[in-house]
Amino acid sequence: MIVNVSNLKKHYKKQPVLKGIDITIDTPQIIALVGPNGAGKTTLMNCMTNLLPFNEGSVELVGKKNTDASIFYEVSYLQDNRILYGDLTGYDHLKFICNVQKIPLSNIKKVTDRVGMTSYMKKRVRNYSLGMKQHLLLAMSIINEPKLLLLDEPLNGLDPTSAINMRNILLELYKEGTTIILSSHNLDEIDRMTNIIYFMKDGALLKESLQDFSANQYYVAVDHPEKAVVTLKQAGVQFTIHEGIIVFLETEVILQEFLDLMNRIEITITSIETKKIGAEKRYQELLCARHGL
Ligand SMILES: Nc1ncnc2c1ncn2[C@@H]1O[C@H](COP(=O)(O)OP(=O)(O)OP(=O)(O)O)[C@@H](O)[C@H]1O
Repeated sequence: MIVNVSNLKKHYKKQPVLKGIDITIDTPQIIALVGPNGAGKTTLMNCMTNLLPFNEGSVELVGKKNTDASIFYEVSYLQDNRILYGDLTGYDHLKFICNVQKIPLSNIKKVTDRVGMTSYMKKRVRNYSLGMKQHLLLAMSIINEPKLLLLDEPLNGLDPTSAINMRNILLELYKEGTTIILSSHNLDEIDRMTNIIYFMKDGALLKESLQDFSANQYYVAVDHPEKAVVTLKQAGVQFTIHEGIIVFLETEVILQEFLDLMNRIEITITSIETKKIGAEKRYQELLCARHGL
C-alpha cells in the first residue's frame, strides 16, 4: 500500500476544509490534484504528511502511519519556498538532508546536475530567483529517491525550459517506480503528465480518469456545410455545428468514413483539426459550469 487515506476530515475553527477524503494507491501512479484557490489541496498534503493535525480519519503512507517520522526516508514533500533558509546555500540545504537521512554526499552533484542547478548551488538562497528556488526544492525532494513524492505547485515560477525539465524528471521518476501526487493550476502541463486527475472543490474529491475522455474530437470545415449536415443526419451520425464547423467524436464515426461520406456528395474539406478532451475541458465541466463559476 503506497497511500491509504481514509475519511480524512479537517476544519479550521468552524470552517470544514477537508470533508472526508479517501485515497487508496496500490501501484505507482501520477495523480494530479486540481481545484480552485482555497479548495483544500495544500491542507490535504499537509495533513497527509503530518505537518498539520487533522480532526478525523487516518493516513498511512508507504505502509506506515503518517505520524511515524521514518516515512520520510521514502516520502518527500515539495512545499513552497518559504521553507528555505536565505542565509544558507543550496548545497547546505542538500547536505543537511544527506546528513539526516544518511545519503552519500556524492548524490548532491548527481541531483543538482539532474535538476540543472549545479552552477549556483554554492550561492546563498536569498539571491536565488523564484525558479532557482523551485529547482532547489525539487533537488531536495528527489535526493532520497522517494517511493512517494508529493508536490505542491511545483511549476510555480518555472520558465518553459525548466517546466519541461521538471516534467521529464517526474516522468523518469514515475518510470523508476515513484508514485507522484502533484497539485497544479497548469492544466496543459497536467495533460502532458497524467490522465488521472483528482478534482477538488470545497474540501471534497472527485476522482476522474481522463482515459474515458481521451477520444479525438474532429473539427472539420467544408465548402457547403448545409449539404453536409443533411447527409450526416441521413447517415445517423451524431455531430454538432460550431460557427459552421462540423464537430464529431472519433467514437461516433471514424474519419475515413466521414471523408467517404463527404466525397460521395462532392463536398470539399477545407480544414481538419483534432483535439482531445483534456483536463481543462473537464475542469470547466466539473468545477465551472456545474457551480456557475
Ligand atoms: N491556517 C489557517 N487558518 C485558517 N484557515 C486556513 C488556514 N490555512 C488554510 N485555511 C483555509 O482553508 C481553505 C483551504 O486552503 P488551502 O490552502 O488548502 O487551499 P488550496 O486548494 O491549496 O488553495 P490554492 O490553490 O490557492 O493554493 C481555505 O479556505 C483557506 O482560507
